Amino acid sequence: MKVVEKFISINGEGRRAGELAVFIRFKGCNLNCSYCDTKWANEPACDYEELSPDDICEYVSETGIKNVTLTGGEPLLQKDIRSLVEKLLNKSDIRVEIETNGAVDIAPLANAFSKEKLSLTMDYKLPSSGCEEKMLLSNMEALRKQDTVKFVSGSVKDLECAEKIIGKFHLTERCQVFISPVFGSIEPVEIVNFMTSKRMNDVRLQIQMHKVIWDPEERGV
Ligand SMILES: C[S@@+](CC[C@H](N)C(=O)[O-])C[C@H]1O[C@@H](n2cnc3c(N)ncnc32)[C@H](O)[C@@H]1O
Ligand SMILES: Nc1nc2[nH]cc(C(=O)O)c2c(=O)[nH]1
Ligand code: SF4
Ligand SMILES: [Mg+2]
Repeated sequence: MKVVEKFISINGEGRRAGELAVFIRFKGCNLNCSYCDTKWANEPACDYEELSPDDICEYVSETGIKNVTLTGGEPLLQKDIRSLVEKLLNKSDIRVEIETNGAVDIAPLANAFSKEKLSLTMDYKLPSSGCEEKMLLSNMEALRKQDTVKFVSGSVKDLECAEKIIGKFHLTERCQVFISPVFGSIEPVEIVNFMTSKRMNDVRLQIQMHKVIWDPEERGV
């Protein structure tokens, strides 16, 4: 598996935001979002370590951290991802979260690992990302209670689109729903005002905590 960085931090996003987590970031992506904060990991020339699922499990065990976040790049493009998840979940105290872009089929993983110990955080890419047409809508049917759909929004047009999608797929009844600003592009208060005006119950605003704690450009945090 092509790993571009691995580190311990607090999770700055997702259901376990604020908790310690160990991060494994994989190389390469099938999308090219306008705002992507990890474009460097998607460059063909980006350096990486070739690690097997066993190597990654050993690293995770050595850290003593219980939450594992698999991200990228697009982690679901790694051909051994299922084997890695299986090996991690075999460890009794490990919880795995996968950040995925909404353009890769999540059903094989969601169906194989129904236990609460695997949660998927799936983006729905909004118009300002430039990638909305790549969204695989069949993924909406595969979501489970422990999963999250995240709308990274950079404009009011994005927010309007998010609201439509949340309603169309009844997302607040299926899973967790988060709205997060494209960092630095929209004031969080605009999102709050939009949520208030539309009475968006059961939707949560989330700001990437690691970009507030550290320099937003810093890697490995
Ligand atoms: C870098 S991506 C990697 C995982 C996967 N490719 C995806 O897009 O979900 C991890 C998360 O960071 C979010 N993200 C990337 N750039 C961002 C930015 N500039 N502001 C806010 N969130 C951003 C993505 O939308 C995604 O939810
Ligand atoms: N601290 C921290 N938390 C994160 N949660 C999701 C991340 C990601 O890049 O997917 C991330 C990240 O890059 N850093
Ligand atoms: S899908 Fe994720 S990694 Fe790929 S370009 Fe978009 S934000 Fe970046
Ligand atoms: Mg990140």
